Amino acid sequence: MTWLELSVQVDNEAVESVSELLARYGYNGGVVAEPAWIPGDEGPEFSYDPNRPVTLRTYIPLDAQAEDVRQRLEQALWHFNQIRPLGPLQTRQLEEEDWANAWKQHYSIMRVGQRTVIVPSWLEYSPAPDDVVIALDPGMAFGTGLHPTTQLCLRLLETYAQPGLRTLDLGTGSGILAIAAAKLGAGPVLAIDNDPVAAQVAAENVRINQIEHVVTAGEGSLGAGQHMGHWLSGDFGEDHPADASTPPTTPQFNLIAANLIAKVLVILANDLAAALMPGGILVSSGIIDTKEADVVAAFEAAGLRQLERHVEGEWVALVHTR
Ligand SMILES: C[S@@+](CC[C@H](N)C(=O)[O-])C[C@H]1O[C@@H](n2cnc3c(N)ncnc32)[C@H](O)[C@@H]1O
Repeated sequence: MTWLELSVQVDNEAVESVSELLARYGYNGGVVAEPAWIPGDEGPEFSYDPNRPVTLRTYIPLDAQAEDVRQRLEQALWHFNQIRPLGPLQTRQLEEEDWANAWKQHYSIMRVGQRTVIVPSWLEYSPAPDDVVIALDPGMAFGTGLHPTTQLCLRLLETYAQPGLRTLDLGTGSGILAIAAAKLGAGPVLAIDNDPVAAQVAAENVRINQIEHVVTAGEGSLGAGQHMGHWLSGDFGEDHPADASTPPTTPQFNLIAANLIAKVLVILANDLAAALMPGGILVSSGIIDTKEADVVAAFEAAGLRQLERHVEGEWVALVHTR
């Protein structure tokens, strides 16, 4: 397969909003932010120059729709450019193998929250005593750690992932949240995704982190989620009569992380509540602020009680209990 890389240079204040714009068009919502790195004395842990522009990249399959997608993105950037100046949209063709490596060139060690450090699996890092290190090769799955929703969840897991908690990471992507939960002491952890590519990437990252004895990664979903197609396909399984072929969900998890999209969280509200043990914690994100009220209402109707709410840009993360 051949891929088209779409990249644009932006100033630091525009990184978040333009990343989200690119994520709407790019494969699996993946966006790579490449700051103006300055190699420091600290090996691969570069510092960067905040006064120089950041390059944002996303990737789309070079198929019959590619030109249409490129034009729509160019138009969206044109509108943005009226408010805040941006560089021109640049394109580059990449073969499959180059694409996998393109991620790697622009991905560096990143600290999130108080203790979590995401380390690209091909880089060396000497952890501080309290660090929770997640070695990661996101490949083609969502979950590089760069997205605000992933970061919101990682910060919440630092509070809620306690030793001995039976944990579910629903929509695991690269496996990042499951691995964080396990490294913070939770376990056993079930990491599932209905995208077979993500499930494979997650399993590989679990292996890289040598926590196969704690985390089981695989293809799958929960309740009504089992009838859904790929999350970007628009197939939310709504044609399936409720629970016709879905076994009832039993309460089995003390902690659930669900960084999905709002619509999927609404459809899965009852299943998430049913899977949670009384007193258990549900950390949910992927909620765009305009859809937050729908998720809050669905969770309340499912008998969940809200404990916390966090916002980054236009993204919301919620904590509920049962
Ligand atoms: C926003 S990404 C989150 C990835 C990762 N957990 C993170 O926090 O970065 C959402 C993931 O949920 C998966 N997903 C979407 N709908 C799903 C469903 N019904 N069942 C299982 N996984 C689903 C997608 O394939 C995707 O990998």
